[in-house]
Amino acid sequence: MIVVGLMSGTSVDGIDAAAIAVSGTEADLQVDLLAGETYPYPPELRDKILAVCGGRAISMMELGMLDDAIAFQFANAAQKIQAQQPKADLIGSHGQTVYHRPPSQDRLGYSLQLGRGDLIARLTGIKTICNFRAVDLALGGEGAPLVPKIDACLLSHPTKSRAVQNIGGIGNVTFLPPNQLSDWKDRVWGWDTGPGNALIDLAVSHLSDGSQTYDRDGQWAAGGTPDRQLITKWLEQDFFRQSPPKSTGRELFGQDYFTRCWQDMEQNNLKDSDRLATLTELTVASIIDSYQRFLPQMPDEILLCGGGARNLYLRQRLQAELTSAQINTTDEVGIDGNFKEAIAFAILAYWRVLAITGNLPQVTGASKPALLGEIHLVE
Ligand SMILES: Nc1ncnc2c1ncn2[C@@H]1O[C@H](COP(=O)(O)OP(=O)(O)OP(=O)(O)O)[C@@H](O)[C@H]1O
Ligand SMILES: CC(=O)N[C@H]1[C@@H]2OC[C@@H](O2)[C@@H](O)[C@@H]1O[C@H](C)C(=O)O
Repeated sequence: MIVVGLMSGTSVDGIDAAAIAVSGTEADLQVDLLAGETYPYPPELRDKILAVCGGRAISMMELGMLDDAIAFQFANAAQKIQAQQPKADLIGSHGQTVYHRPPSQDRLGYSLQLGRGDLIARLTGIKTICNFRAVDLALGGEGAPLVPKIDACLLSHPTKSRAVQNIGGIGNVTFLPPNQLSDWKDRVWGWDTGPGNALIDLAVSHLSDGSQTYDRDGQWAAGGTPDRQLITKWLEQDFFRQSPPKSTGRELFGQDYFTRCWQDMEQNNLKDSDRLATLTELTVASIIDSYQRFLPQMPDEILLCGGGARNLYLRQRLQAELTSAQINTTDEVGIDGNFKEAIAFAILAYWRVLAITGNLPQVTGASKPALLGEIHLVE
């Protein structure tokens, strides 16, 4: 089956689109990436989405308009990625997260992804699955991360334990024990590790008056020195100490959090490059700290993916602190790390039509595995 996967994450940089040829079910899942592309949002739309993610109040009318504007962009991305490809049988669209509230003791979680699937189906003429997180949330789960079951099918190794570490706006990990162990599937774990690039991007944007949006290859941070005292202080925050299941978003690691970090760094008289090095170190330290706290063992190998995998300074810092693990990227084992999430939502859509469950309850905390996503048919 040919499936298009569409995803826009917490960096809000644009829509990642992947066209895949997929066959098999779970253990025998076969995926071939036919095309992958990122289609940036028009700047005004990106600004609007970031403002809404940052808590700006909008009317119901504006919400409707934003939902449709995002659906149009997603449908466009689906059309473009199919150029010179066989027509897709199915689209899996994650949509754009604009609000994510993890569950707490007294209430269910809630997560809102815009870019309605019925409009994408209508505009493309292709059956579309969307709203993947809703069922898991209704079953008491976090609704995220949903990629771990796909990581387990595509990236486990017979003898090595692996941590698949996505570094997008937010970071998240999937731990895969060696798959030669009979019960390895029950011991797959995953959670959000904390900030990925979100705070680094905010700092670069602030320091460059909006002319740059990210620290290319980590060059700016590489000229600085992290402030370890601040890292220790910041890591005391509840989110880092909380045991999985856990998920997060720009609601926690967004503009307000960034402003507090900035004030701390101002007080310590850090120069610009030191500030970037310190925010980058928070991503590094929060990843390592969460492995040490919550993994059954440190992984033999770490496979990086997401835009942060291209931040060379971040990668060097991770390797320097984690000498026991070999750090590679998912590209080196056959999965393009820029499009892994888009591929994942194509597979989740494929599983939905095959009636295969997509969430891992031990990861999200949902009460049971479930078929994820709403189906929008084209008459
Ligand atoms: N060459 C590079 N050097 C440094 N950072 C980079 C580079 N390329 C991309 N990035 C970072 O990666 C980010 C985009 O990553 P990605 O597309 O994986 O995030 P996302 O999917 O939006 O987030 P999430 O996985 O949290 O949903 C950019 O905002 C930027 O910070
Ligand atoms: C609510 C939401 O959109 N969460 C994203 C985000 O981006 C990374 C991390 O936070 C992860 O939990 C999730 O995405 C991936 C694709 C997932 O569900 O596995």
